[in-house]
Amino acid sequence: MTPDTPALIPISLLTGFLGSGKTTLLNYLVAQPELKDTLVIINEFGEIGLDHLLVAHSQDEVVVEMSSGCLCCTIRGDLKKTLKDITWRFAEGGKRKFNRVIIETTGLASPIPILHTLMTDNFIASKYRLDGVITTVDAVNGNQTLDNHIEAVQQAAVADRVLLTKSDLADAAALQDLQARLQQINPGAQQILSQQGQVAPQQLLDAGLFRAADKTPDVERWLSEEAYEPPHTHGHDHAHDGHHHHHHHHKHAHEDHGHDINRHDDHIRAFCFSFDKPIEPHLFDEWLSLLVGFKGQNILRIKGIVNLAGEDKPTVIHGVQHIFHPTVTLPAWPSEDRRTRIVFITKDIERATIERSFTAFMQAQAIEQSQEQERRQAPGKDTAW
Ligand SMILES: Nc1nc2c(ncn2[C@@H]2O[C@H](COP(=O)(O)OP(=O)(O)OP(=O)(O)O)[C@@H](O)[C@H]2O)c(=O)[nH]1
Repeated sequence: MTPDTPALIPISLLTGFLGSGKTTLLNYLVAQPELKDTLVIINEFGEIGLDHLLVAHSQDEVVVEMSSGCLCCTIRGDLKKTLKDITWRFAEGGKRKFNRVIIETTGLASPIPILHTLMTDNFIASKYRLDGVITTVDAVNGNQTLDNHIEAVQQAAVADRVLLTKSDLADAAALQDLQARLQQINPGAQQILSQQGQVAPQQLLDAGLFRAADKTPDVERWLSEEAYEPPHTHGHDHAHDGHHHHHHHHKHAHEDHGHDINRHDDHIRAFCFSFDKPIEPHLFDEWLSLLVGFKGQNILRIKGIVNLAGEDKPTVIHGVQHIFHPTVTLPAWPSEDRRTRIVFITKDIERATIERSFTAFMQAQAIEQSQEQERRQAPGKDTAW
């Protein structure tokens, strides 16, 4: 079984700044029939866990709170222990009583250390898989929070779904601006408006590679490639379809914030690459290790489907900073399109930088291949060396 096998228990990570509406959302969600077998883990910061009391009222037996710690190592140790304990604490007659987990993180911290733990811990990987990251953004205060807190920008950048809360209180124009801004930070994340936490659970869940219903991978939806700045390499005409919901707001947003040159998210870039030819596995590994080794801190997220030479199945990669989820090989290509496609969200790295490094490696591949061909055509020459 690959670590990302669909039989594993899906975990959704719920993050969002202080007061952005996470508890309100959870209170709504736990009352929905779709979530009756969901266990909610709350990582509460501060001495009084008012939040978990609120949730516990709706679903007494399915709530666990992680008592201690906001420091990232405490969280990671606690989280691992909690995810271990619940498999027997919430079992009856040897049968697990939940089939999905939502983890609410404290609003102050970056969710990245927790994501790393979820992606790489061996025990966790043997029982769970990361379904997706849900980030709540306050429709009223979101702009200001993004201005003042890099953590809020990170939360938005790692999201698979962005839930704009308190949309009942927000001014329409300000909300449009905020949506455009979030779209720039993270084009692939679907944005959902909500009031008092109300949202159809299926809009938030199953944001990962696998659909829950038939447990098949849904690469197109997971990658959301078409939402990104289109790849301008290799002559592929990327016709844009209806996914560009907020594109027309970009200009407007830039004008509005043009005076404020020090916004955290001005350092963020989101783009997509594609490459037509199969890539030699060792070169791909080397390229990725180098990139991540030098630039890991500034790579907020990488997702991709890769056509490796000699493999008839696609390989899926998924990383946050320098940490990668174990590679997954899919049973088949999802469509006729067999290009390698990788989406990036970066901080202080321009697309051109990554493009250059990739091009250099691909040139190395072309040279290797032509040498190989020469050797085949004239084996005598080779042995002369
Ligand atoms: N009007 C309105 N108020 C909301 C909405 N969502 C949340 N609130 C209110 O906003 C406040 C903060 O919401 P919470 O759900 O506690 O936010 P949180 O993210 O859990 O906050 P922390 O636990 O402090 O990080 C509460 O007073 C909520 O009632 C909404 O959609 N509309």
